[in-house]
Amino acid sequence: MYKVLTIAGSDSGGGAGIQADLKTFQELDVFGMSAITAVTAQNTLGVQGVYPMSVEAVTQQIQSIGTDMGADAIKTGMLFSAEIIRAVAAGIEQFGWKHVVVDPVMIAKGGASLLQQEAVEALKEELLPLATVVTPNIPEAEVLTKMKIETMADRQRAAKRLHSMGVTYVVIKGGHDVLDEATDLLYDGTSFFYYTSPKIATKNTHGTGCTFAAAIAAQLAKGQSVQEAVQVAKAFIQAAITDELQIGAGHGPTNHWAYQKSLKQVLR
Ligand SMILES: Nc1ncnc2c1ncn2[C@@H]1O[C@H](COP(=O)(O)OP(=O)(O)OP(=O)(O)O)[C@@H](O)[C@H]1O
Ligand SMILES: Cc1ncc(CO)c(N)n1
Repeated sequence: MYKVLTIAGSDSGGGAGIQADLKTFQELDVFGMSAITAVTAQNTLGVQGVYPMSVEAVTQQIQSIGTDMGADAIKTGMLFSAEIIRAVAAGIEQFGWKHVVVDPVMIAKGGASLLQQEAVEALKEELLPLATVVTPNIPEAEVLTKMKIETMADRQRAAKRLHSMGVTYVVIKGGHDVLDEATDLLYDGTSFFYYTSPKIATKNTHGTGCTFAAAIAAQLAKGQSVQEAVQVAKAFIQAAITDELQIGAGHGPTNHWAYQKSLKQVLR
């Protein structure tokens, strides 16, 4: 049984954060574990409250997993503060964890901050050098690289800059493109790979980034290459957005069952 640990925030609404990660792990047949960095009161309308955990609580959760169960891959999401980032980086180093997917969560879709501004440097200096894959959306890539990203050439330059910060693979996600296609760009230090799908016109995209990064971590745990893992993650999120659930009055969650359902339909 392959095991994956998510280190992220809890989303009471169940569509993003820890909840999205564990649902994705379950659907991709890996054993999910969690270390919670913050509890958010959140629904499809926005974030009503953010309650960070103490550094001790985060460290202890990581110790509990590392000293007994182990992990074949790690996914990080909302980390909130520089001190939590340092505790997470220390845990990853202590246990020598490989296959580390860092989703550099900064701002929720409604605009609420999930990472303190002064924590950006800690993320770059302490965590990115330990990352196998980093998965920023375009606004996050802009903050990390301090450059404006408008064209695909800008995105390639940003990917190179992120790679030079010590990350092995960079994926810049294209969900924020104002285009009829969503293209995710992967850079491995030498070549660029493009993962393109039709853009779905829907407001139900809460947690797409978490789900996508969790799927990459699950596939890496099973031994897939990063290229293969991103391909599965892209198919997983495309199915989850397409096969819409209608939950809540605002930006609803995606459908974590949809990918498995689509595979079963193909087999039938
Ligand atoms: N409307 C859409 N149609 C198709 N694919 C989408 C759409 N929106 C996002 N995606 C895909 O979902 C994944 C996540 O991308 P996105 O840029 O939305 O991440 P994000 O902004 O970090 O998400 P969030 O902050 O809500 O968790 C990518 O693979 C992207 O291509
Ligand atoms: C807890 C949490 N993590 C990440 C995101 C980004 O989607 C969110 N909205 N909430």
